[in-house]
Amino acid sequence: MKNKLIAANWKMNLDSEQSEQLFEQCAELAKCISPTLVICPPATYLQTGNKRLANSGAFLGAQNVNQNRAGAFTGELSANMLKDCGCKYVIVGHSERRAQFGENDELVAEKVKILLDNHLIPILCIGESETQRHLGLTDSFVTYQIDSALALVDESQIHKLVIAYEPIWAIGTNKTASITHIEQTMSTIVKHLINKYQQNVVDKSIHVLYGGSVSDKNCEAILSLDVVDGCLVGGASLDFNKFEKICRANVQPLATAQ
Ligand SMILES: O=C(CO)COP(=O)(O)O
Repeated sequence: MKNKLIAANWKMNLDSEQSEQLFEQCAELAKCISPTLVICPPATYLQTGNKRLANSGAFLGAQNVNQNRAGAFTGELSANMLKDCGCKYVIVGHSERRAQFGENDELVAEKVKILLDNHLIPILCIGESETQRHLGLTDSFVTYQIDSALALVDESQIHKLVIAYEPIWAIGTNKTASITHIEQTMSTIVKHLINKYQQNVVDKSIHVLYGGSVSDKNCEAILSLDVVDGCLVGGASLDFNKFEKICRANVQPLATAQ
């Protein structure tokens, strides 16, 4: 098993006082737990996060990046700016951005490329809709999303990559995917990555996370799966008590489903 990675996606929540307090709590937590923590606040709190998380072992992540290096892109942030703020990770291709901001596969691929070019670690989000799941298209869709998002980068650039499998129907709904669904889909993802990049690259450089209504109640079962290298947590990451329980989950290997 790899060391687990727990990433918090605060989305567009909290004010400066609340975020400062949560950064401080996460910094203390990071000092005494084994999973790697990545905190992705709104962009306006990145600089505070950089100060508060310093020397704690927790990493800072952004929720988005522009695919261009620099220029006349009002309202946007470049990979270089995020690096300047102390970011190490950046979420890309989140289903909320794909659905609400028109981010298509080509754009996601450009964003992955600019991140890797700048030695930032993409947290690439993939996942099927409820309709796709009902039609039995989950596996083909998530593998297609991986291939298209990684189309512009070559293997030598994959020093570190995070893939977050977030079924769209499980995000913010309290409808967590079943353990069987998570295990089957994530096994497909891992096998696909091994075919694409070889086992040792996947073992060494790629974390595959689950996201979608992860809570203090379901985290142990999810994190106990061998194919799950960690979680991307939305709502529950805003409540420190819940987030702490997720980060301290008692992870016991589960019997593998056939
Ligand atoms: O979208 C998510 C994380 O990126 C998941 O959000 P929830 O944990 O609130 O379902």
